[in-house]
Amino acid sequence: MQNREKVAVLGGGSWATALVKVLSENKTDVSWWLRNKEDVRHLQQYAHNPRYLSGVRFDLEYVHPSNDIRETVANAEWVILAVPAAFVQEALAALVPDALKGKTVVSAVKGMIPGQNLLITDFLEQEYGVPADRQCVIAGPCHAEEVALEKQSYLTIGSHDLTRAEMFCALLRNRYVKANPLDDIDGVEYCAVMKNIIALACGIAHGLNYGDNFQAVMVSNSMEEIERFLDALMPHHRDLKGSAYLGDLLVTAYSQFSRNRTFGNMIGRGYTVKSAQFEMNMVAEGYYAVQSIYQLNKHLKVDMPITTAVYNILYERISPGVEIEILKDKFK
Ligand SMILES: NC(=O)c1ccc[n+]([C@@H]2O[C@H](COP(=O)([O-])OP(=O)(O)OC[C@H]3O[C@@H](n4cnc5c(N)ncnc54)[C@H](O)[C@@H]3O)[C@@H](O)[C@H]2O)c1
Ligand SMILES: O=P(O)(O)OC[C@H](O)CO
Repeated sequence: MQNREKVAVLGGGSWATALVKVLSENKTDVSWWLRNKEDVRHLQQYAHNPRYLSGVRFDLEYVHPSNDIRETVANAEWVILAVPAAFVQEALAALVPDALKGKTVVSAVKGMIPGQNLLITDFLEQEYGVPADRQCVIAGPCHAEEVALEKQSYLTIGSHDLTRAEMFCALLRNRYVKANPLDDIDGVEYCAVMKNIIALACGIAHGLNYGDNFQAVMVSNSMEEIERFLDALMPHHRDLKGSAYLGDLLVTAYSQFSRNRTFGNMIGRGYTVKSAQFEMNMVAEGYYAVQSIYQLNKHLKVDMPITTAVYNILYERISPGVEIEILKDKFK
């Protein structure tokens, strides 16, 4: 017990559940905060999450579910944040400003703080004083559902401190998960936000009965859109063909498990935003992300036709058919 690494995982959704599986199977001591008391009781009694990936069984010698976020975080050396971006502020509200002092904080979130349009790492530095070199982000094309099924998966751990990133990779690596460090933490974080918008656009087109030919052109145009935005915001020598960038975009744009594509598909088929959100038990980050990226781009003025189209559909109530028709003429 004494030599075990101590990790806190915050969040009760699919990704938190998959990460707790990987960490605890590696015999890491995991304190797990879930906001729902009933879910905590269920986990303590039956050793599985009743709401998400409920087929995954946990060894309660290593997994300690709790409803108390302060207690969960208190003894941990590593704190993993796996709550959808829109609920991060609410989730962390019970923590005092220096609760994360001296800990390494790892964001598993692929979204931005709505309204403030902040990356999660910037928010953690601003609100909780977590210095940039004590932060990591989990990136890469990795669906929780496939981790639960132990399908071969790849993660990229972004950090300014590559030694720290490598230490975190070591906590994750197993028979079916490979993990590699990368120093472009801001680049992978932004790319993870933007790929959700593109997946939403792919879903919308699919819902409107566009086919694979159109989607392939949408995805290739979107890589150029992402590159233009990243180059304008923070030029860095990065290889966007890497799995943390292009790979993550592809899995989200094409997978049956994608929340963002599913949400977009419903919008394309005529659902309202409210009814699509109501039908999904999961959160499509792209809905919030598109507003943040659109607002940030008001200053940057980068040519971003796909982001603009998704924003117009979701926030300006312009018909999906009209917006995709406009995109059709812009694509090459
Ligand atoms: N699911 C994946 O495969 C995956 C992979 C990589 C990264 N991520 C990222 O992980 C983060 C968490 O997503 P997820 O997929 O685990 O979520 P999910 O869609 O599986 O579940 C929704 C989560 O949102 C929480 N939630 C819903 N309403 C809430 C509210 N009002 N207040 C607080 N919490 C609320 C639920 O408790 C649950 O934890 C997201 O940023 C996502 O982009 C997910
Ligand atoms: O594909 P989505 O929309 O479910 O998002 C989940 C993850 O970001 C995939 O890496």
